[in-house]
Amino acid sequence: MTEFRYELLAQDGKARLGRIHTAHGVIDTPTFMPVGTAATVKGMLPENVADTGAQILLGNTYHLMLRPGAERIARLGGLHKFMNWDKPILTDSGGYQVMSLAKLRKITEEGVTFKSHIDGRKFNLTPERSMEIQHLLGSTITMAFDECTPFPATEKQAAESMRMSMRWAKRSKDAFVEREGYALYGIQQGSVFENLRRESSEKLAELDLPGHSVGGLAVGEGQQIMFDTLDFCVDMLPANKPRYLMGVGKPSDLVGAVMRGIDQFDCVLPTRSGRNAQAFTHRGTLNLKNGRHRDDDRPLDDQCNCPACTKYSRAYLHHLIKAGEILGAVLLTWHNLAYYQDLMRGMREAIAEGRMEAFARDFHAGQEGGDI
Ligand SMILES: CNc1nc2cc(C(N)=O)ccc2[nH]1
Repeated sequence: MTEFRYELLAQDGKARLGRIHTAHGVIDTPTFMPVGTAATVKGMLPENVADTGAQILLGNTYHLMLRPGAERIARLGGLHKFMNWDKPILTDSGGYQVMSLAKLRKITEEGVTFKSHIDGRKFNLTPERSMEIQHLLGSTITMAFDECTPFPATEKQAAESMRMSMRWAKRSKDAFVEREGYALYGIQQGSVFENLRRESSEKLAELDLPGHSVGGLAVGEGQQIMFDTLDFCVDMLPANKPRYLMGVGKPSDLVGAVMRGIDQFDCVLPTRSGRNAQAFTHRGTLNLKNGRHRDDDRPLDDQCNCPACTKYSRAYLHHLIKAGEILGAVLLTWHNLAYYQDLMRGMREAIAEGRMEAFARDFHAGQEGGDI
């Protein structure tokens, strides 16, 4: 069996090239994790997600506990078998989505009670139940049960929220079933307050966990405040363990966060915007709904080798979108995932060669290049 471990392979400024070894395979970092909310990356066959270069997916505890249910997935062999993905899966704890999706939520020290946004059934989510659900799913990387502190928050509100999350982190660790090659990550909170981020990091250090995430960001604070917070909070986490920034982000977020020491990312943007006709390219983003594409026989992105870019024209993609054809959403999702993986691979190569600053400059120049 493989023990869970992080290898730091190279550093360029704060940017890190690394490798995470898990029971389900290796993850080259910095890495982007496509979101597979309801046991599927929407519109994609798992083999095609793997072909884009993705080495790990994110699964959502909240959605899967409501439908089809964690016990049912366990009876059917676990989430990897259920969705035909044999590489690593990181599952979130459910806490964030309960707050953003569920109805009639009630938070106490014990945990959260809520009603399903699907059928109104009542549920209870505690650190212990979240660990049980993620274990039933067979998650490679389990996230501690926490509260994502809303933004903005006063220092007092952020302190109270963070301290509850740190108590829940201890309960999560106590309930987590240790398995070789599997890991529990702690989540740093503290909003934008340096002292609270430090207190959170010190509390997490006592638990000696194999990885950590920076929580409480990408919650409406904007890119500059996110970067300003990362400037001090990432270094508070152990350098010999992976650092995951939750819910991030658009391409320029990824470049800026890698340069501040982040190793793992997840975001619905490439898949959700692909279904909404938005394409990320090396020369900026464009929306295929726009009529200017109707006669354009150029490829979407001449630096991309995904099927959308090598087999079809912008005019065809525009036609599919205007006609509401499923293939339009499939091809743009496929492209956006391929673009995100190309971006991560480019950053890994740049860090390995000590040219991350130049990579970032070229990235921004390309994005503002115009005439896409
Ligand atoms: C999309 N933004 C985002 N921020 C997040 C924060 C957390 C968190 N646990 O603090 C989890 C998921 C998140 N997604």
